Amino acid sequence: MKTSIATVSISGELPEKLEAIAKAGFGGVEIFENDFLAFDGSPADVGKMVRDHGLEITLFQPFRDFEGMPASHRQRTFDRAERKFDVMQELGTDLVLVCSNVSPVSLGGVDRAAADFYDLGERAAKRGLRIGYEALAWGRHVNDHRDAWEIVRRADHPNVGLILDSFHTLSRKIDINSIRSIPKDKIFIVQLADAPLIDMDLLYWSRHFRNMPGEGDLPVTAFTAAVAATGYDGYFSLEIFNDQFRGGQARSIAADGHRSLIYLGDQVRRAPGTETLSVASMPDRATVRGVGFVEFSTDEEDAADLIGILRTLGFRKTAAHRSKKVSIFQQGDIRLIVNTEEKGFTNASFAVHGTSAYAMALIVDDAKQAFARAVALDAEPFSQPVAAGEVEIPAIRGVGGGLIYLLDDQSDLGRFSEIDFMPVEDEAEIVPAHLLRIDHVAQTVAYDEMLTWLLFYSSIFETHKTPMVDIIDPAGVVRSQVVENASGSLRITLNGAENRRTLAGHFIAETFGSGIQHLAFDTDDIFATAEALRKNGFRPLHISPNYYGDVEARFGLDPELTERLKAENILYDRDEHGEYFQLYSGTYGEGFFFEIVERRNYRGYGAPNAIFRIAALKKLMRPEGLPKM
Ligand SMILES: O=C(O)c1ccc(O)c(O)c1
Ligand SMILES: [Mg+2]
Repeated sequence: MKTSIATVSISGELPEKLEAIAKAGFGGVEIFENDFLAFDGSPADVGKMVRDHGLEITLFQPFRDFEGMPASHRQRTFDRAERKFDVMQELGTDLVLVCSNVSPVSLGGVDRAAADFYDLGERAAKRGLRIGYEALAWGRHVNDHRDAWEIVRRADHPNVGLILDSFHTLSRKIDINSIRSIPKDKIFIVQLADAPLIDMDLLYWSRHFRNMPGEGDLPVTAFTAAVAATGYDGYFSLEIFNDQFRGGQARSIAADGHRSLIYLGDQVRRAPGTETLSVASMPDRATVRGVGFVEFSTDEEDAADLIGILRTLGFRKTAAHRSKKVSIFQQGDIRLIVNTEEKGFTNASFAVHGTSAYAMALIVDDAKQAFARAVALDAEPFSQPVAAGEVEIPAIRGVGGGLIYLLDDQSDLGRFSEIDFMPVEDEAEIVPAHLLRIDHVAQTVAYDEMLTWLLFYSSIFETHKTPMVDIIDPAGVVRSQVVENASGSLRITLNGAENRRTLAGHFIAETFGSGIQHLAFDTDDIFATAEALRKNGFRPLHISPNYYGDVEARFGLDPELTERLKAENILYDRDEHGEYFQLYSGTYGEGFFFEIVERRNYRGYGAPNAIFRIAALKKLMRPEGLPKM
């Protein structure tokens, strides 16, 4: 698939944008007129800069308010076009995007517009240039690609073609199958954008809220499959107007864009009738069977505290690494690894972030294939030296520079803990706490990184997202987005912090970046767990007694149940499927904590309780920092 992106999609000045676009791996770039006008160099300088980066200019845009003008304006309109042609020739591009007229003086009329395009086509042909016509969703007379195509068809000029833009078509819910009957050589280029479903004015939605394919809610894959069915195999060009991206990091926005196109190409390739689309094949999205382990980087001193907490949670040390200062703590299917190595990546991570859950392992069907897919989707591979005879686990970099290891049962990977570790007996007196498996991994990221990680997880692993929810922290809002699979064997919550006074924001600021802020474990008997934890000396997060009065009234709970919940500091929620019980630890370090949940068919994450949980956790924070638990 030939990939391109419009300069308007990226923040910064033109040279910075081009560098980021080239670095991300795009082949082409649309030059937006404003980016060119704000730049001091000549069009020829811009053209050279583009080509020096190994890029091609896919088009120059936009040319506005052209077709269907009254006679009084027509000459001036053509004069304007000739000026654009001059710039295009100097830039070194042959295609201009003409978007449908929004001028109140424009007259409409399919044949009038077709005649204008024929005349423009004649002028363009003299210079070896081409005209692409795009229907804006808010065009005055033309706001539907089917009408734009009819105009192009009637203009019947080899230098005049159609430009499709997924946003304009999908925002108006136009039947995408209407694309399948357009001849491929009349589609001059295809622009792609997704967007979150928000009910608002089309123009405002388009200019401020577009995002990368896969980041929003529009059926961009089906749109692209319809395009591919025509046999079109030219550039697919991202055109993303987004306020957040404009203020973001050029490099990471460009990288997300590139990933989104590769992901899209792979999905479209799997749809029927799209064989002519040239995309490299790659393994399908990896099905995750569970979380194999979560690993903490720490030092000897902090490890003592951390291990103390793990033991109160009912974990026992079950294995020690043969050659490294690494131990495994286990309970049910949950494996937590404590790594106090004084060299290597883990230690470097500890030096930057302090004690943190910096790595997790996902169990997939075939780790090699999952790794290949991740790398094809621009994930950064990670490897480190392993001693002879030890298992090398494939890994990629994840949130906050942490790691995602990939395990499977096909190879020695499934036996890494037997090969690399020796079993040990934990001498401590620990009451088992009925914890069965990891329910979810909660990662805290900066708000403007949320889409990056959403795309990362959903493109590599077979997952879906659920609608974003706002969680109220006494000091601001934290946005929470779930990425999960259908079976529930992978559940990740991404919490986006906008300011450093929220619990999530504090965590990011004080641990120098994004990362896992909490781990939730499943139990099948929350009250038995609470009792075991009490025996182990676990200190639960204290929940305000006022909460229980409200929850009892809200759900009509049996007062006896409310009393039990209150006695154990257990939070309660219910959805249309079932009930949910949550028990929290206090905070560790800069705001890390544990959660224990019991799901009785419940599908959510207890969002209505988050406000109370956050308030309770924040009470543990003192101005001088967070106390140890
Ligand atoms: O918002 C606009 O005006 C605009 C301009 C050019 C495009 O290609 C587009 O999709 C929108
Ligand atoms: Mg467009």
